[in-house]
Amino acid sequence: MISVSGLEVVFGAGTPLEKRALRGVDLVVPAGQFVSVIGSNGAGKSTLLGSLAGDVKPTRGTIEIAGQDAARLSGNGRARAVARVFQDPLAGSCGALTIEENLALAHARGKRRGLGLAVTSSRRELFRERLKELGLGLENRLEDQMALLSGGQRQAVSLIMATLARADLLLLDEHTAALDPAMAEFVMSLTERVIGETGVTTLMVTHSMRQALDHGDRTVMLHEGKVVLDVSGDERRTMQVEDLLHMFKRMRGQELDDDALLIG
Ligand SMILES: Nc1ncnc2c1ncn2[C@@H]1O[C@H](COP(=O)(O)OP(=O)(O)OP(=O)(O)O)[C@@H](O)[C@H]1O
Repeated sequence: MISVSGLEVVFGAGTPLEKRALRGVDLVVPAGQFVSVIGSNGAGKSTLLGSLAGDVKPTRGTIEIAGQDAARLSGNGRARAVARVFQDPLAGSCGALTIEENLALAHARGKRRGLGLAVTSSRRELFRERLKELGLGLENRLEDQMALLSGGQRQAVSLIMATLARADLLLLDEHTAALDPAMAEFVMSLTERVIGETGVTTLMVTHSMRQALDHGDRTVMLHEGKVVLDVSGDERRTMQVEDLLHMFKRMRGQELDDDALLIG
């Protein structure tokens, strides 16, 4: 379970550029739930993910990940607990290393040093198996440099990397936004598959309301650093993109002027 309570993040506190990015976010995500997170530009989505990943220090509030106070987790502990796939396909892996070296690093994430990059034959077999499931032929390219892969192939490998070592929380940060539509669809179906297989608790940020409703169990909308909408179950199943827009307007008493939200 993930529990976020009274989370506030203020950037540049006390300066003329002070920005209250999160203004008291409360969110409890039961183990295994897949939550899509939506919101207009600057709503605080990346700040929320950054706080969960440990990149952003909360100003106030608490975060618990699988029963542990996130503030007390060591760097290794946090790396073990939280896996992340970024929007930029180049961000989640190292282009200069081979595919199998990247997978070995991911496999060793959060473990003590020493086991790191060694690619034993049993590990190579595991990597080959996981890559084969992608259906992209990458199981025959273990020794190719990661930099040789296309953005979509790289994002698919990033997803495998994120789920090789068992994490308590998977963060997907607009991970299909930089891909062409066909590859985005492929990576999204792969996402569904790995989440289904591992049962990992997942938060997926997306700019697409369609994607937010079509995938996962629950949709949360952020606006100006607060949760303004939280739907699941039958209410969500029967919900259309237009309903989301309507609810957003009703709750905030204002028009949603971010066309990007309608994409997809
Ligand atoms: N490191 C930072 N320093 C100062 N302000 C920041 C920092 N990071 C984010 N902000 C500000 O905090 C607010 C929330 O930003 P955040 O990136 O979390 O929004 P977002 O919902 O992810 O937006 P987008 O969809 O545009 O990526 C914005 O006003 C942003 O400019």
